[in-house]
Amino acid sequence: MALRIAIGGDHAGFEHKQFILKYLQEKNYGTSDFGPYTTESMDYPDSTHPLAAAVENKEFDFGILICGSGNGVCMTANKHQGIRAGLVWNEDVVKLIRQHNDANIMCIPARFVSKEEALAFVKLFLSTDFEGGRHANRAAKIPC
Ligand SMILES: O=C(CO)[C@H](O)[C@H](O)[C@H](O)COP(=O)(O)O
Repeated sequence: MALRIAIGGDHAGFEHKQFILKYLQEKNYGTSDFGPYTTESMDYPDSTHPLAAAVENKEFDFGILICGSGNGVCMTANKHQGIRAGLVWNEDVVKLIRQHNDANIMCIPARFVSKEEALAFVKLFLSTDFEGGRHANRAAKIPC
């Protein structure tokens, strides 16, 4: 069964989101777009909380969030107990948030990476497995 991917962010990430969403749809992933749907200025928690709740409830396998620096959406998503959201800026970090942190949401800084770089991050994120072992104990201790 195809992975189910939730995608969202804010106005700063809109163009990147559309670019990534087109790829995911072409590859027949199960996708849901949590917005925004235009470049009009909006508040990232308004899309991020519903997306994070849906990932937490297992309606989706993974989430992708995109704002200007990646930090606003990341801080918001990580308020949800079942979410491990990681901010990424290069491919090594993308691999590590899956291998070591079992991240279920990746946060992309649209104002600091190109659309092409962001898409490469998405491909890597979706194809990298959690290593488990010592990292499983650590990940289990994150919720407070
Ligand atoms: O929340 C953020 C910073 O941590 C995001 O990068 C936002 O996209 C950014 O703050 C939006 O800024 P704008 O000046 O309102 O476009």
